[in-house]
Amino acid sequence: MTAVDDNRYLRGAPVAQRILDAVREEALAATAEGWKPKLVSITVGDVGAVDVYVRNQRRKAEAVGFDFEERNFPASVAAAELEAAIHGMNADPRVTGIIMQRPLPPSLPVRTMQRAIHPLKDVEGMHPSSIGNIVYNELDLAPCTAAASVELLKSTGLELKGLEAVIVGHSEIVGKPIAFLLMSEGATVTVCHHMTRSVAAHARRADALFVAVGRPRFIRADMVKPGAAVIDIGINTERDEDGKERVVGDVDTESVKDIASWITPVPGGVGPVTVSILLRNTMVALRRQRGLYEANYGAS
Ligand SMILES: NC(=O)C1=CN([C@@H]2O[C@H](COP(=O)(O)OP(=O)(O)OC[C@H]3O[C@@H](n4cnc5c(N)ncnc54)[C@H](OP(=O)(O)O)[C@@H]3O)[C@@H](O)[C@H]2O)C=CC1
Ligand SMILES: Nc1nc(=O)c2c([nH]1)NC[C@@H]1CN(c3ccc(C(=O)N[C@@H](CCC(=O)O)C(=O)O)cc3)C=[N+]21
Repeated sequence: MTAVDDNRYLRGAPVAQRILDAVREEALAATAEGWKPKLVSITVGDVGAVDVYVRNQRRKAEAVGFDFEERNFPASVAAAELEAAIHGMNADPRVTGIIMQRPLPPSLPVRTMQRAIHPLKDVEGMHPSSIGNIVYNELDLAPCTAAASVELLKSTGLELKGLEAVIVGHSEIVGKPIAFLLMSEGATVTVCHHMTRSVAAHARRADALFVAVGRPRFIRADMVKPGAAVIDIGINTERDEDGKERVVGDVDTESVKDIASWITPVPGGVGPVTVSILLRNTMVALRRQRGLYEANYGAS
């Protein structure tokens, strides 16, 4: 069977489209009322790995009626200079949301830079004061990739309450927030990382397996429970035999798709949903900014 007609594939496109349709409707209404959403993407240096992400952000942002601006800084930019530029965007009323693409050059402290983005404009939900919200079960503006992964799991129709979920990878931006989102939904959550004694032993128990490690084919068929839902978050670039570059996830999709009941393809799985959640988060930020403005100055 081909990737297109195999119904084990849990494809991102329909989930992403549903989100984008709702965002577009809200964005058009807000624009008509003088509140056009604008997203600013910050990249530092020449980071090929984020090109696809930023390209898709622009394409989808424009498709739903947002303004989109790319700000690229040289890898040599000083922390104080980048911070000052972010403060300028914080103060600019035309800017609704700011996303700082990772990775940053090692010379820049990620957490300090992330903290420079005002929480009201933090559309990734990665400011230390934003990320706390998911601990308190406030889930409407959660880190995009984590929210996208959980959204895809929900689209299977599986009952999340009591579900055995295993996450491989515990980064601040992906694995940890997925764990909090799933706990909020009532799942029983196990988080694996490089010190875990046997990732395979945990993974085999999972009704839902989330993989965010950054290594092609890390999860093989013998690590998956029959009938499980496998959410492959990895985005890795590989060269095949004839030298062509291709994007692969962290799961050995070819073998795992015969065991799992659902598997997200890469590309075409989590990635497109991540982009649509980023735009949805921008609308949440806009609503909050507008609410604050109107509370202070009255409705416009
Ligand atoms: N689709 C999307 O929207 C996005 C996709 N990604 C992709 O997801 C993947 C992960 O990204 P990210 O979380 O940022 O990556 P990080 O490198 O920050 O995290 C990788 C995680 O994997 C763990 N790990 C590494 N080796 C092993 C091992 N042998 N056994 C168990 N765990 C291991 C690490 O654990 P430890 O820290 O203990 O070493 C770490 O927690 C990448 O492929 C990335 O490109 C990322 C962001 C968005
Ligand atoms: N602060 C920050 N947050 C991130 O979430 C973040 C980041 N930095 N840095 C880079 C990684 C990577 N990432 C992708 C998201 C979507 C696609 C995507 O849309 N992929 C499509 C297209 C793939 C293709 O066309 O080849 C797909 O998977 O189908 C790709 C990559 C987010 N990341």
